[in-house]
Amino acid sequence: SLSEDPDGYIQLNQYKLKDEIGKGSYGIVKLAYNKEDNRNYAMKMISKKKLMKRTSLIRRAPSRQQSTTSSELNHPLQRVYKEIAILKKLDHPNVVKLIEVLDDPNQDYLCLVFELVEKGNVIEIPCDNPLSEEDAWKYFRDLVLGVEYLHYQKIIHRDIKPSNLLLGDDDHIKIADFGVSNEFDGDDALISNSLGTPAFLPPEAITENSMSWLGKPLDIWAMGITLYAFVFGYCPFQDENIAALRSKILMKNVIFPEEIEISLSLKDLILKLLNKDPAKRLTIDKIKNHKWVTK
Ligand SMILES: COc1ccc(C(=O)/C=C\Nc2cc(OC)c(C(=O)O)cc2Cl)cc1
Repeated sequence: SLSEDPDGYIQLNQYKLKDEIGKGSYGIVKLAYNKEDNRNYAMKMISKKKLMKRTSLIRRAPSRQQSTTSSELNHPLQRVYKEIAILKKLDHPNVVKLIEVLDDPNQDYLCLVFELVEKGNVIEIPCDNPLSEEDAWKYFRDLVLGVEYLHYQKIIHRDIKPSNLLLGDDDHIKIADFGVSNEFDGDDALISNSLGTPAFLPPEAITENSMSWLGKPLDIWAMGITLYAFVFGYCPFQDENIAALRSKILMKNVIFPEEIEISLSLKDLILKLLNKDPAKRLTIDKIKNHKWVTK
């Protein structure tokens, strides 16, 4: 039930809505104070109206591979309900925890209540005060455990990047935003549509040659871009022109700026995560045994 409390705060059931702490294509995230347990939560508020408008504008031609009828994922709200179903299955220290969903059919907003990860985004990219190698090591290890858990649960995240990694008071990272994630059967997902953030997409996902590509190497590549951004404060391939960006991802070698010194073992790891051939790219098991990760 929506109401206003005496000091003018919007009240949604037992939650008192405070400041906006996040914003994205999905909607906004507000700090929410739960009067029943006196704890703060993160409430992600998704506007159904905005969702309907956004998706209808970019209605995709139904791809031949899979018949995405409105009952599956074409209908915009289906995508969100899919995200909720995935979130409900997940329970890991390095993945955000969905507490409850407030979905009042008469309200425009669909609200996802998450455990609050107190410090928010681990780092803003681009930035001129990147993480130390020590901090990057701490947070990358959490990212590896989180992604290992997701892949074990047969989920490809598809949008691994620093702004989807939240830092808690316990100095640990949690992976957030399953808005474009996919579930799969068998050993890996077969992906044939380009979602996610362009600067974090691997060559196989942007070249015209392949009709479909695997999901796990896609997340591993994005982990490599994320690790590079942790220590340098910007992405290895970037260009505001999308065609130029694609060409850099496909053709350019990773270069390490001289200004910021990083260890040889870290350079080795980044280069092996950003191998342009998905078949040669590191797997989660190989990452867990890499000398920089285990040092
Ligand atoms: C300064 O202090 C701050 C403390 C917490 C935050 C914060 O939480 C921000 C976003 N949060 C989220 C976003 C999500 O998607 C986009 C999802 C999801 O859908 O999985 C879950 C969460 Cl929690 C921000 C600032």
